[in-house]
Amino acid sequence: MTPKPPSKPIKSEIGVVEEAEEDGVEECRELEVLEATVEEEVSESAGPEVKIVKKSRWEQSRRSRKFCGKWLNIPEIREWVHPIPTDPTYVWCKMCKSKIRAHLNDLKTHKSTKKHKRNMATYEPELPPAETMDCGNGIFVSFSTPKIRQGEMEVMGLTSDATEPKEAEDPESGVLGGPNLSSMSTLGGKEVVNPASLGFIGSGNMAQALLGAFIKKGLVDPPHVTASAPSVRNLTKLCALGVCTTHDNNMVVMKSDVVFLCVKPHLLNNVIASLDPLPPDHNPLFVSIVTGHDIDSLEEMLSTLVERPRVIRTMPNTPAMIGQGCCLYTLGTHATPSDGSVMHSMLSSVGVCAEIPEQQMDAACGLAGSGPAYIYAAIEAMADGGVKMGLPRHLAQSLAAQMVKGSASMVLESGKHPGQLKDEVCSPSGTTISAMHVLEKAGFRNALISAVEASALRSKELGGNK
Ligand SMILES: NC(=O)C1=CN([C@@H]2O[C@H](COP(=O)(O)OP(=O)(O)OC[C@H]3O[C@@H](n4cnc5c(N)ncnc54)[C@H](OP(=O)(O)O)[C@@H]3O)[C@@H](O)[C@H]2O)C=CC1
Ligand SMILES: O=C(O)[C@@H]1CCC=N1
Repeated sequence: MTPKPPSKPIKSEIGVVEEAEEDGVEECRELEVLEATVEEEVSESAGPEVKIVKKSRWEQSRRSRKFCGKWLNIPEIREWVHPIPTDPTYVWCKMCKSKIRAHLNDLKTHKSTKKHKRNMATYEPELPPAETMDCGNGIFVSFSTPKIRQGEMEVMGLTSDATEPKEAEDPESGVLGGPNLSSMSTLGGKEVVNPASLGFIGSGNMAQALLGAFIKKGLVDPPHVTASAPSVRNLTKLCALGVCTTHDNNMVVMKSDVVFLCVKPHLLNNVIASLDPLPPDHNPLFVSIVTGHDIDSLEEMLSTLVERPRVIRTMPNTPAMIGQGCCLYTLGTHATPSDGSVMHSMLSSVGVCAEIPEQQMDAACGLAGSGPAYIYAAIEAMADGGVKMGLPRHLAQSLAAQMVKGSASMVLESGKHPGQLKDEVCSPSGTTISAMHVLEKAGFRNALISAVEASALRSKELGGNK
C-alpha cells in the first residue's frame, strides 16, 4: 500500500514559515467568521437576554486567542517574541519590554511600529518579565546573568547563590566557562539550575524525553532552550512547550551553554562537520546521547570547532520522559569536575543516573538503552495472552504493565535475588512452574541474554563507523 502523504507537506524553511503563518491567519479568519456570525445572530435575536449570552460567547472566543508555538517558526517574529507561560493570551516583546495581545495581527502591527524598530536596532538581551519566573506546572526559572537587577532578584525570591556572575575560567583546566552551571539554588522549595541555556541538535524521541524531564523538574526554562531539526515534525511539539526552534544547528551551538547531540549515529559526522568553528569566548559543554560514538571520536570531531572540547557521553533511555529512566554517563578528557556534577544533577532528574567507565557504555546500551523495547514487547505479548484467554484488551494491557512495574519494584525494594522472587511464585505442581517450563523450552532467558548482547555489539559496531 502506498503511504498517505502528509496533509501539508513541508519542503523547506519557507514552507515551514508559510505553514505557521497560514495557521495563525487561519486562526484569525476563524475568529472573524465567528465574530460575524455572532453579530448576525445577535441582530436577529429577540431579547436582551439572548444578546448577553451571544456577546459573552463572542468575548470568550476573543479572550481564548492564545500564543501559538508555531509563531516561533516565523523569523520576523521569533527574534523578539517571548511566550508568557502564566498568561498565554499575551506575549512579551523582548525589545520593547512590553506585553502584547497574543494575536498574530497585533504582533505584525507591533513589529511595524517605530518604537519597536528602534529597539530592535539597539537591542541587548535582557530578562523576561518577572511574571514568567513562576511558569506553573512546577517550572521555576532563575537567572544569574550579571544583568539581573536587584529589585527583580527580590521579586523572584532568588538566593544570592543563584545570581552569582559566571565563572570566567575553570582553575583546573583553564577552560573558559559558561555560566557557573554547578551552582544550584532553591526557589519555592524546588531546585533550580542556574541559567544554562540548553541546545538540542536533533529533536526526536530522546531529545524530547530528556527535555520533558528537565522541564518537569524545573531545571530549565523553555525559552532558554534552542532545538534544531531539518523538518518541523518534532519541532512543532517543542515549540508548543515554549522552546525556541530552528533548522540551523549553528544557531543552537551559538546560543547554548550545553549542547545535547541527539541525532542518529550515522548522521553525527556530517552534522558536526557542518558546524562553524566557535569564537574564542564560546566553549559550550557537548553532551552526546548518540549510540556508539566514543569520547575519542567525539573529541576528535568537535576539535574542528573548538580547542579542547568539553564532552560528556551518555546513554539514556526513553522512560526518562516520566522521570523513571536510567542514564549512564562518562566524562571526556576536557570536561571539568563541575561539568560532571552539573550533568549528574541534571541527569538525576530523569531517574537513576550513574557515571561509568567508557568501556561499559556499549553494555549499558544493550541493557538500559534498548531494554525498554524488550519490556514493551513483553507487555504487548502478555496482554495478547490475556486477550487470548478471555480478558478484555484494556484490562489485559493494564494488568501486564502493572505486573511488570510491581515486579520491578519488588526487585528494587525487597533486596531479594530475582531467582528467589521467582521461586516464591512457583508452587509445586502449580500453574507458574508449568508456564516457566514453557518459557525455558522456548529459550526465554537465552533470548534476553542474547538481546542485550546483540544491542551491545551493535553499539560497538556503530562506534566503529567513523
Ligand atoms: N530512542 C532511544 O530509546 C534512545 C536513543 N539513543 C540515541 O539517541 C539518538 C537519537 O535517537 P532518537 O531520539 O530515538 O531518534 P529520532 O529519530 O527520534 O530523532 C532524531 C532527530 O534528529 C533530527 N535530525 C536528523 N538529521 C538532522 C540534522 N542534520 N541536523 C539536526 N537534526 C537532525 C531528526 O529530525 P526530524 O525531527 O526532522 O526527523 C530528529 O529530530 C540516537 O543516536 C540514538 O542512538 C540513546 C538512547 C536511547
Ligand atoms: O536503537 C537505538 O538506536 C537506540 C539506542 C539505545 C536505544 N535505542
